[in-house]
This record gives sequence, C-alpha cells and structure tokens, in this order.
Amino acid sequence: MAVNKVNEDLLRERARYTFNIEELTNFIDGGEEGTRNRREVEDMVIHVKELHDEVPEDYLSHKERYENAVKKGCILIDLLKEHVLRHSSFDAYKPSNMYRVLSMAKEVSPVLLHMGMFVPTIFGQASAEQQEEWLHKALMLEIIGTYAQTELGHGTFLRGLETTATYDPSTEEFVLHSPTLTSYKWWPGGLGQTANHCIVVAQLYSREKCYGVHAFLVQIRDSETHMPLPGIKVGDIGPKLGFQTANNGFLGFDHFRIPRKNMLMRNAQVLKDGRYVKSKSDKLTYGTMMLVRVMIVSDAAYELSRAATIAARYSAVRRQSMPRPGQPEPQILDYVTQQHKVFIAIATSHALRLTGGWLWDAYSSLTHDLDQGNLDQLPELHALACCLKAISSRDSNSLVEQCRMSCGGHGYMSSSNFPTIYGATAATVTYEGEYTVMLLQTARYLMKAWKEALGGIVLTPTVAYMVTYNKAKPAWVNTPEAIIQGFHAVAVGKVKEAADGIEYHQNSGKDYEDAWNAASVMLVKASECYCRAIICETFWKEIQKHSRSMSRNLAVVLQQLSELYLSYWVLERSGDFFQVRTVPLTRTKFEFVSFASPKCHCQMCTGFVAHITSVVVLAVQVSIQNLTLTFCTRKRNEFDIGSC
Ligand SMILES: CCCCCCCC/C=C\C/C=C/C(=O)SCCNC(=O)CCNC(=O)[C@H](O)C(C)(C)COP(=O)(O)OP(=O)(O)OC[C@H]1O[C@@H](n2cnc3c(N)ncnc32)[C@H](O)[C@@H]1OP(=O)(O)O
Ligand SMILES: Cc1cc2nc3c(=O)[nH]c(=O)nc-3n(C[C@H](O)[C@H](O)[C@H](O)COP(=O)(O)OP(=O)(O)OC[C@H]3O[C@@H](n4cnc5c(N)ncnc54)[C@H](O)[C@@H]3O)c2cc1C
Repeated sequence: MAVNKVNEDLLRERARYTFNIEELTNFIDGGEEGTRNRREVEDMVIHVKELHDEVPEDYLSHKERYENAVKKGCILIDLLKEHVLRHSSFDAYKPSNMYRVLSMAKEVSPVLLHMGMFVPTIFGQASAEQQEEWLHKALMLEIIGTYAQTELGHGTFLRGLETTATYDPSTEEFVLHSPTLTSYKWWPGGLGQTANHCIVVAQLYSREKCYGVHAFLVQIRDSETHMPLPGIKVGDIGPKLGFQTANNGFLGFDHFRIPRKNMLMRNAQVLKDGRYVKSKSDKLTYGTMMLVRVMIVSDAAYELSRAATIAARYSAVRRQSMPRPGQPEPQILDYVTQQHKVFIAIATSHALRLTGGWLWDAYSSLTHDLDQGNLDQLPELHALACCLKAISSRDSNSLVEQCRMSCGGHGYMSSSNFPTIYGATAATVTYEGEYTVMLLQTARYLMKAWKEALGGIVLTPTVAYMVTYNKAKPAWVNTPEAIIQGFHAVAVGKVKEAADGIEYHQNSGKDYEDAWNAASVMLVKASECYCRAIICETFWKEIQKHSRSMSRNLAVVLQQLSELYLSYWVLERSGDFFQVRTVPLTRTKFEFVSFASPKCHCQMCTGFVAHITSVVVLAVQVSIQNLTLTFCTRKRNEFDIGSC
C-alpha cells in the first residue's frame, strides 16, 4: 500500500521555522502539562478505528448520522473513564476537558449540551444537597441532560418565556405546563432523542404570584425504556444549516408534575408552604449563560485555529498560475493576497485564545466573589462576556469562511472539513445570545459608564480610560501602545456619539425606549469598538507578559503576530480613526496622517513588517509590505508630514 509521502513543499516550509515548535505548542496548550494531557487523550483516540468513518457522513441518512454520533460519543466517554481510572492524570470530568474529548469526533456530539450546559448548571445553580443527589450521576452520564430555555416564541426575551411552573403546596410539587404552541421549548441540544433529563427555564408561580424565570431539573424520559413520560411531548426539530448531530429538539408539557426539590435552589427557594425566598440577585439565574459565553470565546479560537491550519497548509502545497513565463507555478502562499487572507486568521486565533484565557480568569474571580456574596463585578463581567462572545464568534465564523475561500474549489469539498467547521461557528454567532442582542447588552453597560465618566466617577477597569480621555492629555508616540490608545479613543468617541444620539432623540420628543431604538445602530457600533479595544489590548499585553518567559525567537514572532493584528484592525477601522480627530476629547489633536507606502520616510513612520507563525506546525516567514501601516499622531507643525 502506498505510504503517504509528506508533500515536498510542506516539508520545505516546515524546515524554515525560526523558533522551537514544541515551545509554541506548550504556549498554545497553556503549558507542558496541557500538552501532555492533550496528547494523552489524542493518543487514546487516534488509534480507535471505530472513530474513523468507513462511509463519509454526508452519505448517511439523518438517522444514521445521529446513530454514528451516539456510537462515537459512547466510545469517547468510555475511553475517558478508562483513562481516568488507569491514570487519573487527566481530570476527565471537568466539563471543558470532557468537551475537548467529545470534540475529537468530527460530528457534534448529541451529549454536547449535557457537558456544555446541563452539568455546569448543576454546578452553578443547584444547592449543595441537590449537587449531592445529581452531580455524580450527571458526571458519570447515568443521567443525560440538556438545557431547555428557548421557546418557539422567545429566545432573546427571557422575561417573555411562557412555560409555567406553578407550585402546589398540597402535594409539594410544581406543575409544568406549556400553555401555547409558542411556549414549546425549541432548539435544546440532545432533546430530540438523547436526553432523559433537562434543565427547564420557566415562569415560577406560587400563591398566584409570578416570580419570573427560574430553573428546574426535570426528568422527561423513562430511565429504563427511554420513552417520554406521561405529559411530555418531545422530538427532533429536523435538519439545520449545520450541527446536524447535535440532536436539537422540541419539548412540551401537559400539566407535568415534579417534586418541589427539583427547583434549583442555590439562589432562590420556594418553601414547603409556598413562600418564595428571593435570591441576592435575579441576575444569578442567568449564570449558566454567562459561563457558556465565556467558554465560547476559547471555543471560537479553537475552531478558527483548525481552519487557519488547513488554509495555511493548503497554501503551502497548492501551486497555481505562472506570473513569469517558463518559470514553475508558484506556491499560492507567495501571493500577498493569499497571505492577507490567511495570516489574519492565524493572528486572530491567537488573539481570541489569549483573550478567552483572560476572560476565564476574570470569570473565575467573579464566581469566587459571588460565593462570598460580592456581586460588584457582575455587571462588568456580563458586559464583557456579551461583547466578547459576540465578536469572537462572528470573527471566527467570518474568518473560517475566508479560509475556505482561500482554498478555492477544494475548500468547498466536505472532505476539506470547512463545511463542518463553518456550520459549528455559524451556530455560535446565534446561540447563547444572538450577536446584536449581546452587543446591545454591553451598550447598556457602556451608557451607564459614560454617564459616570462625565461625572468623573472612577470606573471599572475596562472602561476606566473613558475618564482619562476626558481629562489627561496622553503622550502619544508611534507604537503598538499608541494604536491601543487609538482604539480607546475610537471607543470613547463611539460611546459619546451613541450617548449624544440618545439625547438628541429624547430632545426631539422621543421617550427613552424609542430614543434607544433610534440610536441602536450607534450603540452596537460603540460595543464593537469597546470590544475590539479589549481584544487588541489583551492580545498585546498577554504577549508582552508571556514573552518574558519564552525564547527570544518565539517572542519575536508572537509579538509580530500581535502587531499584525493591531495593524489589520486599524486598516479595517480607518474611518473611525479619522473620525477620532474630530471628537474634542482632549487638547491633543489625533492626526491620522496617511497610509504610508513602503517608500514613506517620515520620522514617525514605522512599517510593521510581520513574520507570521502557523497555528500548529507550518512556519512561514513572510514580510507583508502591503500591510505596512503608519499611524502617526502629532501636533501640527511638529513634523514634515509631506512625505506621508
Ligand atoms: C468550550 C465549550 C464551549 C461551548 C459549550 C457548549 C455549547 C453548546 C451549544 C449550544 C448551546 C446553546 C444554548 C443556548 O442557546 S441556551 C439559550 C441562550 N439564550 C440566551 O442567551 C438569551 C439571550 N437573551 C438574554 O440573555 C436577554 O436578552 C437578557 C437577559 C440579556 C436581557 O433580557 P431582558 O429581559 O430585556 O433584561 P434586561 O435587558 O432588562 O436586563 C436585565 C438586567 O439583568 C442583567 N443581565 C442580563 N443578563 C445577565 C447575565 N447573563 N448575567 C448578569 N446580568 C445579566 C442586565 O444587564 C440588566 O441589568 P441592569 O442593566 O442592571 O438592569
Ligand atoms: C444551533 C443552535 C443551538 C441552540 N441550542 C440551544 C439550547 O441548547 N438550548 C436553548 O435554550 N436554546 C438553544 N438555542 C436557541 C438560541 O439560544 C436562540 O436562537 C438565540 O437565543 C436567539 O433567539 P431567537 O432564536 O429567538 O432569535 P430572536 O431573538 O428572535 O432574534 C431574531 C432577530 O431579532 C433581533 N432582536 C431580538 N431582540 C432584539 C432587541 N431587543 N433589540 C434589537 N434586536 C433584537 C436579533 O438581533 C435578530 O436579528 C440554539 C440555537 C441554535 C441556532
């Protein structure tokens, strides 16, 4: 049998790297231990032939694809249990580790929601007694759950959910009911045929009063026969753009009774006699969504890194056209337009991975504070989780598409894996909070922050610069730090513009809700700019921080990746940077002089020449002339700006 020979061009490109690949691998994995864990699991999985498809899944029926995904999920979970029992060096039962294992099968797992939301909700919203009863069963998959919140009629507007949970003190039970067709739960992953339990989010009624949405743990299928229990209507919602094996389903209740103890009672409670005990904050009910949004930022980075690797490798091996008659066809990687498509995908996967790690640390610190009863950081973290989830998933999905297009016709083949990756990232832009809705949530926070900034009130860390731009005059030089300050100035400009827009519409007679709606495009833009500033700053600072403990060769390349990312987004948002010049935020005029051609000689001009690393192996050293950018700030008459 022909041995697969590695392509000559790929070997040559790989031989050209200027840094230690293992060091980069450890950096991406979060350290040597992370690489060891990952490799242990990969080694477990890669040799299991049942995990490799004899027939491409695209040729299977909907039912066969689902059964194939269930089979693979069972194999992966059994491998994990055996591995933990044998080595116990890998904390298999951390949802993120379990998620990592499940994602090694090409198909989205029908138990993804079990690990991604059902288990985390028990962690985050069940009382200690309830965790005692359900957590181990869930971790050992003795019960398989999902998270049923969205309904046919409502996904975004949670306060509009129609499913009811009415407390009956005579039997100490809640009666779950779907009063309308639009109240049917619609979308929950695993609900179609897989889950026998679920977290149900419903309007809680007790003593004829509504207390708003709360979470309940509900068994929906018989543990022995797996048939729906009496009063439960459940099934598959059918084919979708992607995520075909996520087994998304629908669920309706017909006066279905559950014990009082099945209300998740970490935060709020209903006592036996029906008295309602309020939680410290209604917002704690939304805790699982915040956790998943935080996880999605890292997931977006992971999916994009897969696509960028495929595109980078293909760009090394594909030869096309003949710019010079009689010469061999060049690798498409040598076309600057190809570099411009692929390298920003590589840089962005690193930017989102590091930002996701930073956000996870902030979330971990918040959960510790919440356990101590301190909710101070909750509003800022909610705003961060919303905009970073929105922007990371949107950037990831659009760059996955860009990577596909960079591979020409072969990128359109199922066997390229782009369709699967695209389908997964497209879903993420919508689920766990739709893109626009999330940015508007962040805008709520920014409008409050702006009012405080105008009053000179000290703000929380990620918006503190708003006060600065109203007072101090930043000393500006032409460095990446200056670009980051430029993004801060753009964000402040957009926040001010949106706040002024609301005020303008109110002054013209609109009430606040209509004024908000009229200014909502500007509000979304303000959130986008606030979020971009966070990603740029976090990426740059994380690289600076890690560079101190890594070899110089790797530090240089990663630093240039972050410079590429900054340069790319200044180019993408050049109009906003020009606009900054007109917003009287400080006494210093920010002049965005020009985009320098390589010949520019202005003292302040620095061309950013970027050397790029592949996400995994392929190292390509390319200087990107056309991304040379000059960002100069100066007071008038200080420099000869003619050369720009
Ligand atoms: C590595 C693994 C990664 C993947 C893991 C598994 C993935 C599995 C795949 C798919 C799963 C998908 C699951 C789902 O989609 S579950 C359903 C998700 N649904 C949503 O996200 C709904 C989105 N909508 C909202 O969240 C709501 O719009 C709202 C709650 C944000 C706002 O609604 P509204 O009723 O209008 O309330 P207000 O705007 O008035 O806000 C009220 C108040 O509460 C604050 N707040 C809102 N949400 C939160 C929160 N999550 N945390 C903290 N605080 C919150 C909000 O800021 C307001 O506060 P105020 O300004 O002080 O008044
Ligand atoms: C693949 C996939 C898996 C999912 N898995 C689950 C799951 O497991 N469990 C679960 O509970 N849900 C799940 N969902 C549902 C998901 O959470 C919802 O689709 C999402 O919250 C959006 O709500 P919606 O579909 O009602 O869209 P809508 O909210 O109706 O959005 C439609 C449009 O209206 C706009 N819009 C809505 N509200 C506003 C507003 N206030 N201001 C401005 N514009 C607005 C939106 O921006 C959007 O453009 C899943 C969805 C998908 C696609």
